[in-house]
Amino acid sequence: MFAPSAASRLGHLTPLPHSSPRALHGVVQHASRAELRCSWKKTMPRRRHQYPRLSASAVATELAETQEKFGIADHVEITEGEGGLPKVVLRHSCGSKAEVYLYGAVVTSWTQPSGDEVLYVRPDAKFDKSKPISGGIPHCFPQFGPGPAMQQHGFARNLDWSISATSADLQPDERDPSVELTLTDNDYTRKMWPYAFKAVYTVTLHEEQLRTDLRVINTGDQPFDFTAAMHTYIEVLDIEVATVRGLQGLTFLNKVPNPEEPETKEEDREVVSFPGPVDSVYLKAKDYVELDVGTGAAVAISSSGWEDVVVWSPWTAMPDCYKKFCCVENAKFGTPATVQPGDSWRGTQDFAVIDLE
Ligand SMILES: O=P(O)(O)OC[C@H]1O[C@@H](O)[C@H](O)[C@@H](O)[C@@H]1O
Repeated sequence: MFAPSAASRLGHLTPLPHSSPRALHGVVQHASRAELRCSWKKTMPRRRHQYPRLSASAVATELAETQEKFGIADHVEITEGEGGLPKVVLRHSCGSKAEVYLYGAVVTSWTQPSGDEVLYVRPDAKFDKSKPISGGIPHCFPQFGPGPAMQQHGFARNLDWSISATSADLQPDERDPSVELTLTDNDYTRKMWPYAFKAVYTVTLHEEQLRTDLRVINTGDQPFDFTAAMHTYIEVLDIEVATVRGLQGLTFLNKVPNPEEPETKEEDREVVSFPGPVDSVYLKAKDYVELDVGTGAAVAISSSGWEDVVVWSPWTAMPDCYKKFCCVENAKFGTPATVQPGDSWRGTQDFAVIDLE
């Protein structure tokens, strides 16, 4: 849990860098196609995804090779995370840090220079690939569910992504560590969603800020539609004092009474609180919302591309942890994204901790 950092100010919210690693001037590491085929990414054409089991020494060797290829001294480290899963650790010289698991391309941790954590990982989170990692910033793609043909929030959060590039800006004191992860269609994904695609996800630390940039490229010859969200779990002091600003005047779908048939409502509150379970999809939202976490600080979320905002608290349906988090999720749901062959869709987020006092 964090208190406001003197260095965190709204004024620090600057335009996102171009996501291509070529545009991130500095140390850039690229994988060849062959190298992208790392063994923890191998898939089998089954409904429930299966992974080959590697011995501990094989995992250690792979990690060492990946670190050798993509690691950048002091800024980008590829190492073993919980459950032996590979993770990328980004370190900014200002002291901020982020951790990203290749399984699901989930950012599980983002800490301020003080060491305070901003994100939240649920106590029931599993790091054994039996289910998506419950917490941090999971992907919902190609479906923000529920919906037909696939698991509730799509397959992207329970597949291994590959590292395609890492970088750190050349300015010696201001290096912005960054990792680019890639997911492409395979037999498993095409059984649920019969399209050829490439998803490219870049996570960058810019001083104390965390940036995410998702591009979905249609690599096939048929147009496709998808819905998606960045299902961000944020730690709060207590859900009963947490509030969200920036939603007033919007139409929203209230999923609490019946998720299958949400009721359409207008948001008249300037400040949305959590007096009970909340599961709302705000349509055509603005590109900025703030979550007051109850400590005198807020998490400011700026976005582009994403059109909707989901606010979710399970309340006592998760008795062990509901008080400690809520989800504020940038989403593309009300109007699905349509991508023509050769085209792409892009959504960015920029998170900062701001002082409310
Ligand atoms: O899959 P998870 O992480 O448990 O989250 C499920 C929740 O995800 C939210 O995004 C939805 O709005 C909720 O309706 C849903 O229950």
